Amino acid sequence: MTKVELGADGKPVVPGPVLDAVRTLIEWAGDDPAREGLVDTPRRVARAWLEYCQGYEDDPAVHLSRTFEEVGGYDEIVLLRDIPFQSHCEHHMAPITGKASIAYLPRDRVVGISKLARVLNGFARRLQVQERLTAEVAKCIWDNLHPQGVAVVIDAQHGCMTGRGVRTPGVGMVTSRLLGCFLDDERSRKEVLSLMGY
Ligand SMILES: Nc1nc2c(ncn2[C@@H]2O[C@H](COP(=O)(O)OP(=O)(O)OP(=O)(O)O)[C@@H](O)[C@H]2O)c(=O)[nH]1
Ligand SMILES: [Zn+2]
Repeated sequence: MTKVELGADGKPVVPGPVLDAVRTLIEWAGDDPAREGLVDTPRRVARAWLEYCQGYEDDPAVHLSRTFEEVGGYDEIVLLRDIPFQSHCEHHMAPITGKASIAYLPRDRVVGISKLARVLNGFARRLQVQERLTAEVAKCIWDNLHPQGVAVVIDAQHGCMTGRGVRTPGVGMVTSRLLGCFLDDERSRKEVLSLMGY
């Protein structure tokens, strides 16, 4: 993403061509971008998209750089369950909303638990497909924590399937990526999926 300049109000300055693009879209959709209720909308939309896509500014691996080794001999699964998240699909730029469960089996160190949700957000706040989001979160934890296993399961609804197109509200898409012992060892896999509630 291009470097964002902040204005006197502390909010991002939106370049003219970006405002024009949103105005064009409003007009093309059938409304009048000059009417009172819509006149500030292009600026709001552009700033909203900066937030939705904040992940491009983030290197999620950085969140895993601080680890703790003193965990009283704890060597079982660590799981952060049902983390709510929002992303946007790269096909329609429509919202993807859902929950993710992220687990790992530590080898010799653990990470602050909030960092797993930060890694998820770093990848979710981009234009995504759910399969890639699932795989990227798992790989980031695997590459940076070097654990014995990683399991990521995402259950999400796609706005492009609920508000348009096939229009099937309530349908969840479930994706998973299992690495290390959760892939190779059936007992470990069953244990982690059962802790996640699957
Ligand atoms: N596998 C996968 N598909 C996705 C994801 N997000 C959206 N899609 C799908 O991307 C596909 C794009 O298909 P296209 O035929 O190119 O687009 P479209 O004409 O708008 O398709 P419809 O949604 O069926 O109306 C659709 O089937 C979407 O449901 C995702 O995260 N993973
Ligand atoms: Zn879509």
